[in-house]
Amino acid sequence: MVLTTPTSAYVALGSNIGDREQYLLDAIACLNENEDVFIAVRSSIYETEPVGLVDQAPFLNMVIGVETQLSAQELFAHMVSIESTLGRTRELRFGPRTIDLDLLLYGELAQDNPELILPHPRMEERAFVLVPLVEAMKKQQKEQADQWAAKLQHLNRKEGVTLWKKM
Ligand SMILES: Nc1ncnc2c1ncn2[C@@H]1O[C@H](COP(=O)(O)OP(=O)(O)OP(=O)(O)O)[C@@H](O)[C@H]1O
Ligand SMILES: Nc1nc2c(c(=O)[nH]1)N=C(CO)CN2
Repeated sequence: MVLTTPTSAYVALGSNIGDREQYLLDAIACLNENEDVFIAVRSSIYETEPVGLVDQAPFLNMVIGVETQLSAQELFAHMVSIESTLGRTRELRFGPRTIDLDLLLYGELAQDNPELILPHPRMEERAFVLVPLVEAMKKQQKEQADQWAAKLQHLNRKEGVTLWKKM
């Protein structure tokens, strides 16, 4: 058996249809079902105004940190299969969804394969991603927290992101 050092990765979760909190919790439980994925940290849950396509219901968003032996591609494939298990359909880009899972960061990996771009190409513009990401990293006392907090400051648009449930 070959044991490799696990990689720290961060996943953003969002839901704006049905029992939004339950979708987030179910997605985390499904991620954890893979024996090569360990949930290291979870942010609080935030209620957020829709961005992009604004005429839709408010989202619940959160970020989790995982430690994983899976490759980035394998982790992403696991996430896509969880989205379809939980009834995610793709009628509308940026539109309503039961669950959306985005891979934000996978260690230090940077790649521009359109199927899986890392770091996530739109994360720096999204307070609904950066607020929970910084919270999760601070909980882990990760040095990277400052770097992402600075981007959030730069964004200067935290309104529309309110604490919904402290975790
Ligand atoms: N880091 C990433 N995380 C998630 N999807 C990614 C990533 N990089 C590229 N993609 C690709 O982005 C495409 C669109 O993803 P999705 O359907 O989730 O879009 P969306 O949620 O409507 O918008 P957004 O991608 O801005 O969150 C997918 O085909 C996916 O393969
Ligand atoms: N507040 C909020 N807005 C969004 C979200 C989301 O998760 N939260 N996801 C989108 C598509 O990725 C588009 N807009």
